[in-house]
Order: sequence, then C-alpha cells, then structure tokens
Amino acid sequence: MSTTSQDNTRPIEEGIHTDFAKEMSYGSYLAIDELLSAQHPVSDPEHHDEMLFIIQHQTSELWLKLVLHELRSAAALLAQDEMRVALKRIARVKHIQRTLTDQWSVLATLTPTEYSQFRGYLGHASGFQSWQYRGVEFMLGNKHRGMLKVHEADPKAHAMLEELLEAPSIYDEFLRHLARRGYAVPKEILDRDVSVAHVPNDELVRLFTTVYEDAEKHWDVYEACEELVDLEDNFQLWRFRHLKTVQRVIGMKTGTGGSSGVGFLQRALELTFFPELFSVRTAIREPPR
Ligand code: HEM
Ligand SMILES: N[C@@H](CC(=O)c1ccccc1NC=O)C(=O)O
Repeated sequence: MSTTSQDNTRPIEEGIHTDFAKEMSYGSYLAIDELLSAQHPVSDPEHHDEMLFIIQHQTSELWLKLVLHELRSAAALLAQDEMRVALKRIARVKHIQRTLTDQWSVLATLTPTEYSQFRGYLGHASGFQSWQYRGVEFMLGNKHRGMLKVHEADPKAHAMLEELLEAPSIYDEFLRHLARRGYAVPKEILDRDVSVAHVPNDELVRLFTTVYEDAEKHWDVYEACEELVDLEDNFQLWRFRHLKTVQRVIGMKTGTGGSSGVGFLQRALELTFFPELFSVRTAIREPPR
C-alpha cells in the first residue's frame, strides 16, 4: 500500500539529512546566494519586467560559459586527434544551443510598451559587448580583431578574447586533423593566419565532395562534417530568433550599442563558419539512374 499519508503530504523520511551547519549543502556547493544576489535592476522606480530582461541574459551567459568550456575542449581534442571524443563535446553544445534558441520565447513575452518603459535606463549597454558570445564566435571561426575594442576597459575579457582570436578555430583544428590523416587539405589552409576569418577555398570543396560522394568509405569524417553543419545551423537559428525578437520589441530603432539595429543583426545571417561544408551540397553529383 501507499505510504503517502491521508493529508496528501509526503512524509519526510528518517534518513534525510537536515543538519548543514558544518557540512556542504546544495546552496553552499552551488553558490546560490551569490547567484541570486546578482540581479540589480537599474530602472527607477523598478519596472516589473526588468527582472525578466536581466535573468534572460544571465541564464544565456551561464550557458555560454558551458559552450565555451565544451568548445575549448573539443578544439584541444581535435588537436590530439581524438575526433570521437571531440564530437561528444559538440553533441552537448548542440543541445545547449537548442535551449538558448528556445529561450527566446520567454523574452518574446516582453511587449514594446513594457520594454520602452525601462530601455532608457540601459544607456549604451548592449549584447554586442558580451565577451563570452564573442568568444564563441571566435572559436567557431568568425574572427574579427575589431571586436576587441569594446573590451579595452575590461583587461580580463580583452585578454581572453585576444587568446581566442590568436588560437586556431574548431574548423582549423578539424582541417589540421584531416591533413594528419592524409586528406588533401591545401597547404595555404594549414599555414593560414588563424586570427582572421577563414575564406572559402575551392580545393577544400573538392576534398569534401570526395567525402560526401563516398560517405561509407569516409564515414567518421562525413559524420563529423554533419555535426559541424548542425553547429552552424543552430547558431544561425539563435541569431535569427534574436533578430526576430529585436524586430518585434524595438522595430527599426537603432541599438543601444550604437548600431543600426535590425539591419546590423541581419548582416550576421550572411556570415558562415564552415563555407565549404555548405558548398559541398551544391557540388555533390547526382548520377543518372
Ligand atoms: C528585447 C531584447 C533585446 C533587444 C531589443 C536586443 C537588441 C540588440 C541590438 C539592437 C543589437 C545590435 C547592437 C546594438 O546596437 O545594440 C544586439 C546585439 C546583440 N545582442 Fe541583443 N537584444 C535583446 C536581447 C538579447 C539577449 C537576451 C541576448 C542574450 C545574450 C542578446 C545578445 C546579443 C548579442 C550577443 C549581440 C551581438 C550580436 C552580433 O554581434 O552579431 N540580446 N541586440
Ligand atoms: N541592444 C538593446 C539593449 C539590449 O538588449 C541589452 C542591453 C543591456 C544588456 C544586454 C542587452 N541585450 C542585447 O543586446 C537595445 O537596443 O534595446
């Protein structure tokens, strides 16, 4: 029979630990006090919806912290030719990206009327200044030294971004790994300046065409390529949801960060991390049946 009491409460079992005066608890382990005392609305009087705005950003930054952690590990693993383990890291990143993209629906409950009531308090602060977001973009290959400028007042963030700018991206590491396995990765790709964005290379498209046209022979490489395509696809979905949320909340207003707003965000949708993995789709031959 059920041990639940008649009053519809669950009895607290004898064995449950309750004395945390001297032991590590949930709160002390996870620094919950610290985490929950980090929301500081700036609107005056405090606007009800500013809490949503702050928490949406803070949760995004927490997930971005994990994305960076996983991507750094994936790059290091590729450098050690541990492609399968690297793919495990990437699989986790893909789930985080989905969570980040789904999370836009929460912020979409913020109406333009509500946001306009506290937007003026945000000054020139903007997501454009998120160094973790920029770090993820750098790791994925969207390198741009000019992005360091806004972090000059924050030496730690600046140093972190400079390090990621100068380091090979996930794609650089993947291509170097393929070269070590005997794939014909062009020399100019292997010797490229990794602090700038990768530019499309026809020879690489030909290399990936041989992989995609005989997927069975190159199965693990083929699989890895598709994982990278998923990463880029997911990243673009996040950018698109951001753009659409921005559009419904501030319309065509200029951004607090000083950009044109929607137009500026739109241009990011034209960027690509792994151009050859998309060009290969056009190049694959379709033999007549
Ligand atoms: C009502 C909500 C939001 C609005 C109206 C908004 C608006 C904008 C605008 C206009 C820009 C362009 C830069 C500027 O001039 O400010 C921007 C950039 C950015 N925002 Fe937001 N944003 C919102 C929410 C968020 C959230 C929740 C995040 C999550 C972290 C975020 C992250 C970013 C990032 C990373 C950039 C830089 C994008 C890039 O460089 O391509 N934004 N946002
Ligand atoms: N750029 C936004 C403001 C904004 O969304 C924002 C402001 C402070 C901290 C993070 C922000 N998020 C994304 O840009 C705007 O123009 O309204």
